[in-house]
Amino acid sequence: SPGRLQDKKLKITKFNCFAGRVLCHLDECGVEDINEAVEQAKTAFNIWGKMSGMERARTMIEAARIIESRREEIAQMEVINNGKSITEARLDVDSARLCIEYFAGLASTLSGQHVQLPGGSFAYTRREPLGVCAGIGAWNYPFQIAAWKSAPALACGNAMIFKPSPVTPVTAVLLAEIYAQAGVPQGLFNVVQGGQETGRILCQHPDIAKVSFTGSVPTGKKVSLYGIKPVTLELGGKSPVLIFSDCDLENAVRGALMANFLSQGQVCSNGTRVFVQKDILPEFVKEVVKRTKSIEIGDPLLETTRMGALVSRPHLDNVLSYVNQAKKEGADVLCGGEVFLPSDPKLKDGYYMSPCVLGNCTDEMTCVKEEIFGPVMSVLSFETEEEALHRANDTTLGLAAGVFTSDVRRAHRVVEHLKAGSCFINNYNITPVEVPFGGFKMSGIGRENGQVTVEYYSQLKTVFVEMGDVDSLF
Ligand SMILES: NC(=O)c1ccc[n+]([C@@H]2O[C@H](COP(=O)([O-])OP(=O)(O)OC[C@H]3O[C@@H](n4cnc5c(N)ncnc54)[C@H](O)[C@@H]3O)[C@@H](O)[C@H]2O)c1
Ligand SMILES: O=CCc1c[nH]c2ccc(O)cc12
Repeated sequence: SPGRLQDKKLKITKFNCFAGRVLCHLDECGVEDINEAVEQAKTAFNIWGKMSGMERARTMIEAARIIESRREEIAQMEVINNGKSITEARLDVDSARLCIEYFAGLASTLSGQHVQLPGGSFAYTRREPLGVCAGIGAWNYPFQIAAWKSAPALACGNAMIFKPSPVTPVTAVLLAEIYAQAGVPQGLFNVVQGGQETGRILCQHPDIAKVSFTGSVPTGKKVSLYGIKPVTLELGGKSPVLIFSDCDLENAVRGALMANFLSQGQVCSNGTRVFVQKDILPEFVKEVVKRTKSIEIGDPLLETTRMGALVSRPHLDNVLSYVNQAKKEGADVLCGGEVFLPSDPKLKDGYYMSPCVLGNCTDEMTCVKEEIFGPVMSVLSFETEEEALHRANDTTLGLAAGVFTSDVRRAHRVVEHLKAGSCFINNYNITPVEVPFGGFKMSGIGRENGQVTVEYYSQLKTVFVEMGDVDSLF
């Protein structure tokens, strides 16, 4: 209500990433707003959770249809929200829609098991929803993350309160609008705005049954300590790509670019440690640098643009400081790594930088150890498979990894030894919604997408049915 909004002290200022101007102001949600959202979600859950999977699927398919019909509008909004190119934003909207369609398809398959016991007695299991779930999003895939979390949650019969990153607060609201238009009960999917305090209040609310979090490792650690409730954690990475001399070099170069420069390099699964076998290193570097230099940077709303703006000024400054640090530690800046000024004067205050390839990197360098989350590829050289595997796994993170080779036996052998949740052979950074995505080690707990996600958004109830008499010991 307007009265309550006036009482708010904390405000979020949202900037347009590609022009650097203030886009809007938002009030941070506090305890009262979250209590209200939880109450609404509980009421909605009482209706939605009792519906059959087929009934839920019908509404979700309608939401997917609306997304498709509003694809361009959502994509354009995402460009303004996040700074990524319109081409990529459209793919994000498609991924969100596909995810909702996929989990709508699974909704009617949720089932339990029947177990025969002695004397005609039996037990059965019921897969039940958890209740009201919290979704907390990062800023790199704002609309897509909201869909990747809400689709399995809703398919399993839950309600969800979603908090987008305050850096990209806009498009999750469109998703809420779309679910409402599709006919979900009021408050089944609600959005609360705010930063870490709002996130904490939401996660710690006693009526929040589960938290699904996407973000950094430090925040993920805090979220895991909020209470005894199930958590899904989709955290950061520092993923390796192993390029063997027997690979198709053209594909390996394409893969390395996909592994580093999607979404201005702000992708959790990015393969930022590119290990190249020594004998093909000069050829690989030459080609990768040539292609990187030709990436079209600038107005993300133009069809020809391949790299838009980073998400914020502080983040851009942080990424640039990593490049400077790399130089100090002895890496060669083979291209990019500088502020980029688009020719259009309207864009002069946007957060652009030229994509960067760092050569002559070693395992001890900061750029090789820490997640930069920007368009910075570190190239390292290796000699043997054993050595490459050892160095690739020498990290506390384990989100993704890639291998480029034409030797099928090597490919599977290497993948077997890579300690990462998502491994790619001769490709990188594809995320079909039918397959699970998530990390090993400190990169996370649980999975998003694929059938297994049903287990993270439901609970199993076992029911024992006695057909005889109680066999009492007393
Ligand atoms: N594994 C994945 O699927 C995946 C996907 C995207 C991004 N990421 C990771 O996310 C990071 C970048 O995103 P970011 O900068 O938005 O991360 P972040 O951890 O700073 O913030 C993520 C979300 O958590 C909220 N938050 C902050 N403090 C909180 C608290 N104490 N309690 C509850 N919520 C809190 C933020 O407001 C935001 O919505 C990178 O490390 C990246 O690798 C991972
Ligand atoms: O960061 C979010 C999940 C993700 C990881 N890698 C990719 C690649 C392409 C996407 O659309 C999303 C993601």
